[in-house]
Amino acid sequence: MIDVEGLTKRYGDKTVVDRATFTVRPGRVTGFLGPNGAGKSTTMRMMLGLDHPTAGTVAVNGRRYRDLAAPLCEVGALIDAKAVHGGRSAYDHLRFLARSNGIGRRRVDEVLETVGLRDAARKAPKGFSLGMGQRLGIAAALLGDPGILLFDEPVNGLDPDGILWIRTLMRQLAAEGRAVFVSSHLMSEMALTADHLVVIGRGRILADTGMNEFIDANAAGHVHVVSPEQDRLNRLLAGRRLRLRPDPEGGVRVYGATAEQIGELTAAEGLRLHQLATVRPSLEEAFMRLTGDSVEYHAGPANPASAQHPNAQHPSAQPPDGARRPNDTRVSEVRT
Ligand SMILES: Nc1ncnc2c1ncn2[C@@H]1O[C@H](COP(=O)(O)OP(=O)(O)OP(=O)(O)O)[C@@H](O)[C@H]1O
Repeated sequence: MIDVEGLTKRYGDKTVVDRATFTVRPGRVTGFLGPNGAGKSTTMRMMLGLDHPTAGTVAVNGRRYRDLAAPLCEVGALIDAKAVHGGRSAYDHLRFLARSNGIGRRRVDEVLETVGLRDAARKAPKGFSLGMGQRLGIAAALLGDPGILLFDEPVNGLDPDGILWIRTLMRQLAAEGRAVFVSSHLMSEMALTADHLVVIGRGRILADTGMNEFIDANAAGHVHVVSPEQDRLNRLLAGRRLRLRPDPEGGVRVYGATAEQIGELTAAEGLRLHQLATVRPSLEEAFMRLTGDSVEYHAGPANPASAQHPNAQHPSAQPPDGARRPNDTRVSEVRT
């Protein structure tokens, strides 16, 4: 378990982490979510004793990181996969780390096997692909069989196979009872991986809550309705003062009524429906809603419409596509 209390980091007059308080608990994946520059890496570096906080404390299993006798056996981390000696072989790199923490040779073989690098063990990381580098970083994190794992943007730049592998590994580590803390600004990936979320924006913790609670609290779901008599349907629903938006896949999105209510209403009017589906809001919509309220952060230029909450006035009815986007959407810092 990691307890972060009032953690603050200032560079000159800029406060990049501002009184962050949260706990990383065992048995679940806690996602650390925030736009670029929000303070995720700085927070994680302070959690690992790599940066000195201006104020606040971090307790790893009740102790400061620097007071841990064998840190690798309590907390493993992937912060910067490129931070390895490029010329030394993957095996030697791990062997060196292991020896400095009193970990035996056999464990080096085990973690190389776990991350799928056994055949590349004698090769130097300077010739590794991005994915292989990430795997080596994860092998180092696992070396001491720690109960706590921190991963900073572990899927950045990976192909779908690599992303799936890391997601599965994180879920497995949490299922084994470990505390897994992972930062990302990839929404759909986080939605699939994390049980719990800590959201940071401009250095401040904006939310510390379960994934489903976060989505429910910050975004509205809708009902997707498709009819062969779409114009008639739209007039009927609009007449009931429901909010409508065109759906990119056809039909309309209806906000403010349940599927049951819409089904009853249309049946009473003898109006045929081809689809009537309740659609839960996405993590992306919830995140945009929350961080959109802060001044400095909003959706990048690729899809400005998705930042708009359905409850806001949106007369042009430009459909947001966030809820159904198959790929990850990055969140970027936009200076205003
Ligand atoms: N050594 C430093 N000196 C001055 N400012 C810094 C330093 N390190 C980080 N910052 C600033 O602190 C802020 C937070 O940076 P940080 O890297 O922690 O954000 P992040 O959420 O991890 O972003 P990203 O998703 O882009 O990695 C940024 O505005 C960054 O420019």
